[in-house]
Amino acid sequence: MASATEEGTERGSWEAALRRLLPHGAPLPDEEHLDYSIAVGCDFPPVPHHVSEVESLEPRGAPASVAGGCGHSLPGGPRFNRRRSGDPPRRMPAERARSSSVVCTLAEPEGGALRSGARTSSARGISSFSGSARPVAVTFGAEKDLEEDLAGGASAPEPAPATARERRRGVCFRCGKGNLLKEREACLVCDARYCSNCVLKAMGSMPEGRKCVSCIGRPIDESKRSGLGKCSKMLSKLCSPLEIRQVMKAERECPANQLRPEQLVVNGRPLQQEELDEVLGCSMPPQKLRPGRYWYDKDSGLWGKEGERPDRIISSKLNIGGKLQSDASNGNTQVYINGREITRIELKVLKLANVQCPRDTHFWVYDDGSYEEEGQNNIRGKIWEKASTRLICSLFKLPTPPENPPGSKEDSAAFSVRSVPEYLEQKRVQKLLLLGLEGSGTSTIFKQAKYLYGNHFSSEEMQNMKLMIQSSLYRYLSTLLEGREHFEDEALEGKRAGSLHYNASANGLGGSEAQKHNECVYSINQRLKHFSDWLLQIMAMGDLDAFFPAATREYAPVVEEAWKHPAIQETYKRRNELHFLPDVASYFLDRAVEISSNEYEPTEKDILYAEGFSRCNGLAFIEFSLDDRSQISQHIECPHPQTKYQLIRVNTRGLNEGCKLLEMFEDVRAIVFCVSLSDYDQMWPQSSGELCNKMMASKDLFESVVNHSSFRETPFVLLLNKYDAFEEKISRVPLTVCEWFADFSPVKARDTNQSLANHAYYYIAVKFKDLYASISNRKLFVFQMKARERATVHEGFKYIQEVLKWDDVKDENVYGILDESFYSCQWRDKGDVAKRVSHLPWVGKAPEIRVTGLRVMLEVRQPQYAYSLT
Ligand SMILES: Nc1nc2c(ncn2[C@@H]2O[C@H](COP(=O)(O)OP(=O)(O)OP(=O)(O)O)[C@@H](O)[C@H]2O)c(=O)[nH]1
Ligand SMILES: [Mg+2]
Repeated sequence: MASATEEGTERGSWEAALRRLLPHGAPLPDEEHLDYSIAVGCDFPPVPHHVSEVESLEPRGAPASVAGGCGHSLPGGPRFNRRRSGDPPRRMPAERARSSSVVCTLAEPEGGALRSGARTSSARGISSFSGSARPVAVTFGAEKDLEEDLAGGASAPEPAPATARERRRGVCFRCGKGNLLKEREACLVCDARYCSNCVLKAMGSMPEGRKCVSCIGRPIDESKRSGLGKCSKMLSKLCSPLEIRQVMKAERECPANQLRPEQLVVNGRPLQQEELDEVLGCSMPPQKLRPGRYWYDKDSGLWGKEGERPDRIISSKLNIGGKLQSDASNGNTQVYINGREITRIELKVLKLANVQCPRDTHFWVYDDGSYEEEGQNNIRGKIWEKASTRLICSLFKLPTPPENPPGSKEDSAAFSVRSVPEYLEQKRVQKLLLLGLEGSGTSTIFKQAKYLYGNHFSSEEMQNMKLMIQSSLYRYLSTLLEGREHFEDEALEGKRAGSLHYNASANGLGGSEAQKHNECVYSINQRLKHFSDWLLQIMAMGDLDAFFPAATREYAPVVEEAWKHPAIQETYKRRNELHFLPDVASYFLDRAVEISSNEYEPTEKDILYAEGFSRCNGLAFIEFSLDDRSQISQHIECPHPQTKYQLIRVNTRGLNEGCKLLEMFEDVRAIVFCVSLSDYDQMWPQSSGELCNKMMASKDLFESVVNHSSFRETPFVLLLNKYDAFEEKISRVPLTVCEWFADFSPVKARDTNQSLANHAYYYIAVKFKDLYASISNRKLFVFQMKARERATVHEGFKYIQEVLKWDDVKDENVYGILDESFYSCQWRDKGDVAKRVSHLPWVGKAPEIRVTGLRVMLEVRQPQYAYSLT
C-alpha cells in the first residue's frame, strides 16, 4: 500500500512538472514516450565538474579531441547528459580528488599559486569556464592513470596524448582556428596549443604553470622540462609582470612538476626519495637534471650520462645510486679514473694538460682535481689548475670544478654551476675556428668581435693586455738595437774598406780622433751601449717576461732616450730590412714613458693596435649572436632561439705545438682563415729557422689546414685582411716580389680601369681559390677586410653567417646559381642590397641582383678579372 502511495506521489509530481511546461490544455504523453532529458537538463547547471561526474558517455571511447578536452568546446553549445534524476552521481575516488582540485583552484585563487596579483587571470578563467560548458568526462582520462598519478606511481610520466601531438601546429585546440605564423602556448602535459584568445580560458589561474585546467596535478612532458619557468612572449602580453612571476615560480616549484626519484638511475640503481633530496640539496647539484640513467663518481664529483663522457662536476661524496662501473662512460682507452675507463676525449685533454697516462694507468682523482696513481700515495698535481687546461676543457665540453666552489671564502653567493657553459647545451651554437699566420690579424678580429657584440674585456684581460703592450716596447727596441749593431758594423766595415789609406794614417792620430773614425750614424754612446748589450742578452736568453714588466718603470726613460737617439731613428728608416719589427712599433715607442707608467690604461685603439691578445695562451674563444634581438629580456623565452656563434681563435703557436689540437675542432661549423694581404714582401722564419716569404708561409699553412682530414666537409671562408696597408704598399713594392705572384701583370689593371690594389686583390683571391679548388671540391668564400675598421669586421661576420645559411640549404639546390661569386649575400630587398654593396671597393659595375623565393640574391662577378687571369 505504502509503495502504491509513493508511486502515486511520484507520478503526480512529474505530471505536474510536465503540465507546467506544456501548452495549456495539451494532453500528457504516456510514460513510455516521455523524454526525460528535458526536465533533467534543467536540474543540472552546466558547470564542468558536475558534468564530468557523469559517466554515461564512456570517456575511454571518446575521440581524443574530446577526451583531451582541454577547453575545446563542442559546436552547438552546452550539452547535457541523460541521467535519471534519482540516480546518485557515481565517481571514482581519483576523479573526486581531481575535480576538487580544479574547483579549489578556480574558486579560490588566493589558495593557489596565484595570490592577489593573479586575480585577473583566474577570474577570466572562471567566467569563461562556466560560460562554455565543456564536454564531458573527458579530461579525466582513464581511471588507472589517475590512480597511478595520485599514488605517485612507479610508471614513467604519461606521455602527451598522441592525437594532441599529431595535431597541426598552427591550430588552436580550443577555438580550432589555425594560423601557422601566430604563436601558440602549449600545455606542459599534453602539448595542447592555444591561441592568445583561448589560453587563459583553457589554463585558468595556472597554479602549476602552463597546463590545461584538466592537466593540473599531472606530471609534465619531460621534453618540456628545460622550458619550465621561462615565460613566452604571448603570456607576457596577456598577464601582468607580477602574475607572470608567480605563474613561473609555481611552474618551477610546484611538487607535481618535480622529478620523481625513480626517474633517475645512478650507477645502475634507481634513486630513493632521500637520495634525490641529497642530490638536489647538495651545494653543487646537477643543474637542469632530466630523467635518465647517469653515472656518478663520488670521489671526484664527475657526473655524466650512462655510456657518455662526463658532462659536469657535482658535489662529491654523495651517497647515491649503485657502485660506479668501469664501463660507465663506455671508455676504451685503458686509462682509468677512480675505476672508470675514461673516454678518448678525456684522454686527449689529459695529455694536453701534460698528465702522463700510458695504457693501464689507474688514477685516483679527487674533487679538487689533485690526482695520484693508484697505490702510489703521491699527489702528482692538479688536473684543472692551469687556465689553459680549463679553457680546453670547456671548449671540448668537459667539465671543470668551479674556481670558487660554493662555500669558499671568495664568493659563495655569486656561484653558479656552469661546468658546461650554457651555450654548449644549446644546439644552435655554431663554432667558427679562426686561424691564420702570426700577424695576419686574427687577434684584431677577435678583439673587434668582443667590442662589437658586447663581450667586454674583463679586468684580468685588460691587465694582461697592458703587460703585453709594456713588454712589447722592449721587444721592439731590442729589434731596433740589434739592427743598429748590424748596420753599424756594416757601415764601419765599408768605411774601413773604402779608405785603407785613411786607416793607415789614422794609426798615428790621437785617441779622440781615432774614435771619431770608428763612429758612424748608427753609433751610440757608452751608456746606451751597456743598456743595449744587457737587453739583447736578456732577449737572447728568452728571459724578457721574467724582467718585465717589473722593470718597465725603471727603464722607461732609457727606452725613450734610446728610441729618440739619432742612431736608432736612422735604423728605423731602414725598417723594411728588420723583419721582426711590426708597423705598430713606432706607435707604442713614441709613448714609451706614458705606457710604462703604473697608471697606464690601454685605450681601445691601443688594444686594437697591440699584437696578439694575451701573452701566454694560444687559444681564446668568445660567444656572440648576430641577430638584432639582444634586447629581448632574459626571462622571455624566444620562440626561435638566436643563433649563437662561438669564435675560437688558435694562434700559430697553438698550431705548432700540436696540429693535434686541430683534430679536436672537427665539429666546427666553418674555418675562417685570415691572411694579411700586405705580407707579400715580408719575411718569416720557418720551423727550420730559415727565412721565407711570409705570404708563402701563409699559403703553406692554408694548404695544410685545407688538407686536414678533420675539415673535409667544413666550409672555408678566407679573410684577406689589411687591405688598407696593402693599398698603400702596392704602389711602392711590386706584387711580383712574392714568387707565387710572379705572373701578376699590373698593366691589365690599367686596361680595366681598376685601381691597382683592387686588381691585385682579385688576383690574390683567385690564386687562393685555385689552390683551394685543387685540393677540395668545395667552394672557397673570400672576403676583403680591414680588421682595424670595426665596420668591416661586422660585415665579415654577416658574410660568414650568410655562408653558413647557404651551406645549410645548398643541398636543396636553392642557391645553385651562386657558383663563382666572390661575395654572395642574401638581404631583404634590393634597396638594402644596393646600399650595402655601394661602399665595397671592388663592386665595379652594377651588381647582378636576383630575387629567389623570399630572398634577394646578390651576385657580384668580376668579368674583367676572368680576362686578367688568362
Ligand atoms: N693596417 C692594418 N693593420 C692591421 C689590420 N689588422 C690587424 N692589423 C695589425 O696587425 C698587427 C698584428 O695583428 P694581430 O691581430 O695581432 O695578428 P694575429 O694574427 O693575431 O697574430 P698573433 O697574435 O701574433 O698570432 C696588429 O698591430 C694589428 O693592429 C688591418 O686590417 N690593417
Ligand atoms: Mg698578433
